[in-house]
Amino acid sequence: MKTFDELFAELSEKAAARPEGSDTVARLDAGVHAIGKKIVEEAAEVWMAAEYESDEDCAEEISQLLYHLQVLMLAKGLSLSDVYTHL
Ligand SMILES: N=c1c2ncn([C@@H]3O[C@H](COP(=O)(O)OP(=O)(O)OP(=O)(O)O)[C@@H](O)[C@H]3O)c2ncn1[C@@H]1O[C@H](COP(=O)(O)O)[C@@H](O)[C@H]1O
Repeated sequence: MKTFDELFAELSEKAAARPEGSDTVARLDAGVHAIGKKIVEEAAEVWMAAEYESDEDCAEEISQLLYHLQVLMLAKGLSLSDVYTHL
C-alpha cells in the first residue's frame, strides 16, 4: 500500500530514470492527448463502478484514476504543490 504522495515520488523517479519496461514511461511518451483520453476512460469506469459494482471494485477504479492523473501531472511538469495549492 502507498499514499498519493509516495506514488507521485515513485512515478517522478521513473520519469527521470526511464527504466526499461515501465508502463509509466510508455504512457508519458504517448503524450498528453493519450493520457487525457485514459483519464476520461478511467473516470467513466469509476462512475460505473460506483453505481453498479462493489465498493472494493470502485476503490480500485479510483486508484487507477489517481494514477493516470499523476501521469498527466508529470507530463505537464506539475508538482504536488501546484495542485495542493488549490485544495
Ligand atoms: N498504480 C498504478 C496503476 N494504476 C493503473 N495503472 C495502469 O492502468 C491500467 C488500468 O487501466 P485499465 O483497467 O483500463 O486496463 P487496460 O485496458 O489494460 O489499460 P491500457 O493498458 O490498455 O491503457 C493498468 O493496466 C496499468 O497499466 C497503473 N500502472 C502503474 N501503477 C503503479 O505505478 C508504479 C510504476 O509502475 P511502472 O511504471 O509500470 O513501473 C507502480 O507502483 C505501479 O503499481
